Amino acid sequence: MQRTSDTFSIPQNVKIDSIEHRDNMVEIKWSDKHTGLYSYAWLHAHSQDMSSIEGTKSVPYPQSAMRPPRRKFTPVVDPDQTPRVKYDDVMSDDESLHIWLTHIWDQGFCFVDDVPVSPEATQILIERIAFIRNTHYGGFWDFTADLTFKDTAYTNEFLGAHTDNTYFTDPARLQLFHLLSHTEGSGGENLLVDGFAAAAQLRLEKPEHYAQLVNHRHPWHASGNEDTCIQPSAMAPVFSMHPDLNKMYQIRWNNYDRAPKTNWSASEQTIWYRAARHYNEILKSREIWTKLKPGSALMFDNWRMLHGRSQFTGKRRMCGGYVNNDDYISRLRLLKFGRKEVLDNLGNVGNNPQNPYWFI
Ligand SMILES: C[N+](C)(C)CCCC[C@H](N)C(=O)O
Ligand SMILES: O=C(O)CCC(=O)C(=O)O
Repeated sequence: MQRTSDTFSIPQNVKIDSIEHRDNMVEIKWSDKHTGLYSYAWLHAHSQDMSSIEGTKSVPYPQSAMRPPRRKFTPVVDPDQTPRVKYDDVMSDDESLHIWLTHIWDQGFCFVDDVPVSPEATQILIERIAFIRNTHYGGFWDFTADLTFKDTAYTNEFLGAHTDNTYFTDPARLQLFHLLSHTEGSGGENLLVDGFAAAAQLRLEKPEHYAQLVNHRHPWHASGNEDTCIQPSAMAPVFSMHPDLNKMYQIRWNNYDRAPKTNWSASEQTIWYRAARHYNEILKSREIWTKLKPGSALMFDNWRMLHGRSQFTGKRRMCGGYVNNDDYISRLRLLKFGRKEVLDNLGNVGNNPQNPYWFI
């Protein structure tokens, strides 16, 4: 039930070549030579009195789209400059834990080296931060390409840059991967890309495209397994702006799990997809690829960093887990400011790094 075609491989100016009515559905041959089958029921559910494609409704720019990004960050662009900490340090003292979390907050990710190559050691590493987020995939996961769940992650296929959990009202904030083994095959490299840095580039290149990805909210879903159809409580945009701090704080970007939106006109769709295609090109240009190794775990911010994987062959075993935003940020703020400072600033919405609340 996930979208498997790459939306952005379809040309922006794609047109209908032919329409053929069949039993309960319509077969459309498109100008880029792909064919679509659309049931009458689906078309009806997604139809509306489309305004003409000519003319475009102006989409109000959010003020923040016009300002330079508030939060200075230095995206890591060279795989050799990746932030790293040591397992024994993180496991033994809070200052090292604080350093690990600060790297993740500042740069979006951080490796942990010298991790014993076992699920058990990996699980307690994640639990140094907080309890593991349970989902319909379970809590701590130890997975291979065996379609335990009907999701592309449980295959050996290529996975384009995406954030996880776009279908949850509250997507997990942290995600850890630890490759336990990969034998009798090749491929399976991982990609990371700094979605905030890519968004800042989009805003500088074309603020109106940035505004599109802030203003339009989409339905997302996870429906692969028969007993599951998970959607967030409200549609959500690609770029979420913080209501108090007026800065981007969360990205939802997952072409597999974005569901078809119905409450917009044809012209709005055309403009949004042009913006999304622009962002997609920037993301591709900023991808960092690396082959994970047993013993080095990767923890990253799933609200900022997109991740993906190249196709692979052979037997590949990966373990890891999610951590909730609120539990991660609680740990980070308490380590950084101490309990008294945090409690003294619970309602402080001051936009400065001296304010614990600013660390979101
Ligand atoms: C649990 N584990 C990480 C192995 C896979 C989860 C699947 C993630 C899903 N495709 C999403 O994008 O949220
Ligand atoms: O298998 C991997 O390396 C990554 C899988 C993935 O992207 C995911 O689980 O969201």
